[in-house]
Amino acid sequence: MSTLFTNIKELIQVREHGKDLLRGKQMDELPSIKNAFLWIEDGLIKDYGSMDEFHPHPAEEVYDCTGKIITPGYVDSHTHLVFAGTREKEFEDRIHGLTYEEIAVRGGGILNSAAALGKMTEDELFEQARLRLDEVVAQGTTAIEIKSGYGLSVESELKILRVVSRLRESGTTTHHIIPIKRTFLGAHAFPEKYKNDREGYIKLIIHEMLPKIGEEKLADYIDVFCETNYFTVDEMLRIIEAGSAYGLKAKVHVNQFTSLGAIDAAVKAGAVSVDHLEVMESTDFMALSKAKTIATALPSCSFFLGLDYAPVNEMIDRDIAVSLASDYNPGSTPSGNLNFVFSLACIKMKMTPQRAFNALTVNAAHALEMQDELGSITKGKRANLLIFKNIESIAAVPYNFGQVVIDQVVIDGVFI
Ligand SMILES: N=CN[C@@H](CCC(=O)O)C(=O)O
Ligand SMILES: [Zn+2]
Repeated sequence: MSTLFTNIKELIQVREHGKDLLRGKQMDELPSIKNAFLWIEDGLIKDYGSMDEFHPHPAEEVYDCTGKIITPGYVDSHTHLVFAGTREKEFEDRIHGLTYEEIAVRGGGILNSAAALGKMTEDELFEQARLRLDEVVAQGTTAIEIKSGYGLSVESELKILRVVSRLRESGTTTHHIIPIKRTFLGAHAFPEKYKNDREGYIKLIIHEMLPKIGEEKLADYIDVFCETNYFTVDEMLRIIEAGSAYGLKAKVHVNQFTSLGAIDAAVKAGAVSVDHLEVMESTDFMALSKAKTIATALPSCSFFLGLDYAPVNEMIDRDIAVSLASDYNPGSTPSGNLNFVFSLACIKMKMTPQRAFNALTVNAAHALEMQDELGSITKGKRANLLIFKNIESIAAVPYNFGQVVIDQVVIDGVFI
C-alpha cells in the first residue's frame, strides 16, 4: 500500500537522520520544506522533497495537500491513561482552598483513584481506557506511554498493566495500533494498609509485583513518585534497581513539589527520563546538564494545580534535553490533549513554537526510546503524521489554543 501527498504547503520537522537528541541551540531549529511532496509505502516514510524536484512515485492513493501543513505526530511520553473514574469532588475542594497535598494527606488523591480502580473489572477498565485512547489519538497523539499506579496491590497493578498490554495489541476502537510503552508505577503512593509499614509495601513491590510483571512481560519501564510524603530518594533507588533486574529502565516522577536530590540520583542510576521538574534547584540543573537523561515537563499539570511551571528555557540554555508530555490522569491533569500542552508551553513557559514542537516530537520520541521509528519526517520512520487545517505556520497551533486545528491524523500511513 503506498500513498503520495503532493503540494504540501509546508512539510515540517524534516530531518535526514532524525535520531539525535536535541539540546541547546538545536532546539531552535525546526527544519522544513515548503511546497513539498511525501511518499509513504507500507506504513513507512519512503521519500520526500520539494515539488520542484518531484518525480512521479507509484502510489495507490494521491492526496493534493494544497494549503496544508504536515508534521510528524506528537509523542506523549508520560500518561496515567488507565484509571477508574474522575475526581471532580477534589477539584471543587481545591476551588474552596484545599491544596493537592492536603487532599492527599486526608486519604484522597491517588488513594481515592486506587479505591475506585479496585472495584472495576479488567474489561470495564479496558473499555474506558480505550475510549480515552481514541480521543487522544484524534487529538494528535501517535505514540504513548501509559503507567500503572492506581492499583497499589498485586492484583490491581497487574490488572492495569494487562489493560495497557491489551491496548497495545488491539489499538483504538477503529483498530489503529499506536506504539504504546508500559510503565510499572506500583511506587505511586503507600496504600492505607501500609501507612505505618513502608518497608512492607516496598517489599511487596520488589518481591511480589515485580516478579509477576517480569514473568508475564507486562512492562517496559519502572517509575517511582519520589516526593515528600511519598517515596524517598533511597527508596526510589532501591525500587529502580530491583526493576533493572527485570530489564525495566527508569522513568521517574521527581521535583513536583520538592527538590530532594532525586534528579542527581536518577541520572546516576541511568534513568531514561525525569519527569515533572516544577521545583528545580541549581544542583538539579547541574545534574541534568549534558546528561542522557531527558527532562520531561508537564505543563498541563502546573496549569490544573496552579503550580509553578518547569523552567524549560533555562534547562535548554544549560544543555539539558527537554521533552514535553501530558501527564493525563484523573487527579492533576484530566486532559491528554497535546495541542493544549503545546499552547501552555508557549504561553506559560515562554518556549518558542520551534522549541516546544521539538520537545513534543523528536525529544519525546527519545523519552520513549523510539527515536529510530518516530518523531521526525525521516526516510524509514513510521508514517505517523498530522495534517493541519489551513494554517499559516506551526505557531498557529499553540496560538489557536483550545481549538481544533488538526484536520487528519495518519497512523502507519492510514487515515484514522
Ligand atoms: N504526581 C504523581 N502522580 C500524578 C498524579 C496522581 C494523581 O493525583 O492521581 C502526576 O504525575 O501528576
Ligand atoms: Zn504523572
